[in-house]
Amino acid sequence: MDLILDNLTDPQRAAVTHMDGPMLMLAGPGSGKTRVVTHRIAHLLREGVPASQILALTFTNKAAEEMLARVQQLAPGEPVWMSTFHRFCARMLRQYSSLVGLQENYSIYDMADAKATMKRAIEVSGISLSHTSPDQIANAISHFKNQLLTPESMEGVNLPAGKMLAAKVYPYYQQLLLVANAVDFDCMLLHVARMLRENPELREALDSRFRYIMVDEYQDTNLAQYAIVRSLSVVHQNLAVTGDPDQSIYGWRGANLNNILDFENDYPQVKTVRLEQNYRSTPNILRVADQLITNNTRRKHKGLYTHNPEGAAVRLRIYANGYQEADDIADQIVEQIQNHGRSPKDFAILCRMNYLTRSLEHSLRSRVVPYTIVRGVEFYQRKEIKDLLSYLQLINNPANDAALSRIVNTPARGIGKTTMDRVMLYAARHRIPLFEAICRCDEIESIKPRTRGLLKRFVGIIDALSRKASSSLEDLLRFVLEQTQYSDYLRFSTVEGEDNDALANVDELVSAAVEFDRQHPDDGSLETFLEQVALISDTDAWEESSDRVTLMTLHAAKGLEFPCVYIIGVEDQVLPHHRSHDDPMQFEEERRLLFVGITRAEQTLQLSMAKLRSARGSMRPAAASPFLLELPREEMQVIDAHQPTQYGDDNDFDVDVEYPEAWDMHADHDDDLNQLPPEERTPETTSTPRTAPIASVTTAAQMLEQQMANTIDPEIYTVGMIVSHPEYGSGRIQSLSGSGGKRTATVNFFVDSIERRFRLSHAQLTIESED
Ligand SMILES: Nc1ncnc2c1ncn2[C@@H]1O[C@H](COP(=O)(O)OP(=O)(O)OP(=O)(O)O)[C@@H](O)[C@H]1O
Ligand SMILES: [Mg+2]
Repeated sequence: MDLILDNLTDPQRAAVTHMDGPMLMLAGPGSGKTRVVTHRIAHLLREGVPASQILALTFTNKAAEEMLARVQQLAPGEPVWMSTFHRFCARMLRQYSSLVGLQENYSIYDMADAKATMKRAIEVSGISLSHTSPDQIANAISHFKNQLLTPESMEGVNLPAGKMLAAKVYPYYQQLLLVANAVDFDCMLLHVARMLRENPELREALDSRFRYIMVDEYQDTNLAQYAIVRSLSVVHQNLAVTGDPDQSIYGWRGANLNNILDFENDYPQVKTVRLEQNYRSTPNILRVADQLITNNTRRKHKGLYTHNPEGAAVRLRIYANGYQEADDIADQIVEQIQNHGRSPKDFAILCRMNYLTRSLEHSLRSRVVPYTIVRGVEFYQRKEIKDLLSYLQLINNPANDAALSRIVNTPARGIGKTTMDRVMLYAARHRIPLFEAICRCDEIESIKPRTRGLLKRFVGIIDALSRKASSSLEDLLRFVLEQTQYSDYLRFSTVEGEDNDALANVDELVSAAVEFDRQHPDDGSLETFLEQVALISDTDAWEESSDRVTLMTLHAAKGLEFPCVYIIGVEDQVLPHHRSHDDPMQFEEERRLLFVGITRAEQTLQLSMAKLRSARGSMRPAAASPFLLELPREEMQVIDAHQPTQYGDDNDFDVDVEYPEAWDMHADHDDDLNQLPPEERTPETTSTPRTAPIASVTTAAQMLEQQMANTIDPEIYTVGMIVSHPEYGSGRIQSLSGSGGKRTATVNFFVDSIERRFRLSHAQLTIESED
């Protein structure tokens, strides 16, 4: 048995065994692109290509780790260099830092650091913010960088007014980064791309070193990434890229779809491989995905078929509110685990934005279902974690101004804003980092002698910490905690009982340090740890091995697959995101995002929306996502799920809703519905009376009214009666309990012989026969 070449389709095998020359693998989700890349690396190794000549670039560190492990299984030996673009660039910059004016111990600024630096740059540049905002300027500068434009290359270029201001701030921002010996995410790519362009010998050497390059998820590369890959494949054009234009979801970060669409023009010798067989999903799921994505205009059609069994219909559920959505999904998961042999890890709950998972956390927790929220980045953004990391940053790179500004007076040391303004002025005048300015505080006349004493004491602390820099990470972190008395600071600065999480988070950081030491017994340096933390992505926090339900954003789910997928909050303004409405390109990207979500599912898929969603502390009406109207509803199971969960009638959905004043027929979603073509507004006739097509979404008020009118008097039901339910079909009433609004029936359904309980005043049960 040949592990590398068996179990591949012919086109997959052709791609795996392709050795020299450019190759483009253009194929839909679940067709084995990532698998082919892995097998191809193993094949190259087996054919005698040294591991050191192979470079594989992936989109997340997690993907890189997984592929590496798989290659090791297929072809054990020296590991191949597999990493994300950013991590690759981070290493290149460490090695060749001087070529771009950095020192080896440079820091990587995260979004918060970059934002603080941008604020300073705007101040220094003296521009007026009356027609723009710091965020707009930051976005424009990010765009310049992704287009490989440097401040120098922009001199004298005519720009539209909106970009003009950003172009004025750009050189100041870059100067501040340089003085701080730091880069932001965009800079990393820009520096490496420029370094390769401006140093032909280095470019040639690296081109020969990385003779075989592979890029997975190529559809999400931006111009800078494209330039890097091209520069490394001039002489040795053994560049293999894989991608799916329909899964391009990083346009907002400058990803350029043309990179994949133009690959064939860039490399005329290219071998193009198309994979059309999907191994992941049921035909049901694929049809829903395909019908959705055909609504995008900027795309090439791709055929995708599967030999997988048909499976269950894709469900579309409309819930009364987000709590009901959360409870019902949690109940479904419990039911599947208890009665159908599923494990928690088989389930993923995906959403457009993180806040949507809050009620789900609650519902899962109350049912004791283990879950994990994949939110790697967020952890490192918490105040206490950022503070502690800032100490580590400063130890590693004393020029790191963002870190210094954060902790110079945290915990409080009497170094106030006025003092720091004076330090900043001095630093700017001399073009030196803030720490150096503080060390030279005797020269800053405007600072009083007493305050100079406080500043010197701070320098003393940092010096003491720096002397420990080469200890294990755990020891260093514990030393920081001890020297700064940070835990006491947290204890005293939080209101009792309000945020005990902070101390637990500190413990979690210590655990991360212990784990890092364990994983890097020989090569663990502070620098490596900081780099790892800076470049973490949400997906990296996901542990495949742990048996938990996964909650994550659609973006983070890219490349992954799960037997059962729930996509929640498929509502207008959420997915598509409200900011994408006026821009057709962004709107199509939102559709691709839903496409990515749908195609993560292997066996079952449920899309859901809630008619009421709690946002910023109040309940608001939500409307169906326009994408739901594009799905093949005739072959989906559409359920208006305004009913109790199957477990226990005390699981009440009767939340106290504060109806907004304008709550009436003119609520937002109603307007939306009126804009639909008439045929979309006509309810479809289906076999089950209460099954509502999505286009008939009504206001909650209307819905409640309907419910009152349609519900059969709960007292009519009797034991033994055959009833029908839109989802479970027919069943027999086993027992009845309670009275009035709380009257509950236990029904045994014929389809699976499972008993389910319903509160009759809400239930969607119709009477089939009375015996
Ligand atoms: N020839 C094959 N035989 C058996 N299983 C396969 C085969 N090809 C792919 N698979 C399986 O199908 C699933 C999808 O493959 P993979 O993740 O490589 O697809 P992909 O094209 O990279 O998808 P995406 O576009 O979502 O990243 C995986 O579980 C993979 O192991
Ligand atoms: Mg893949």
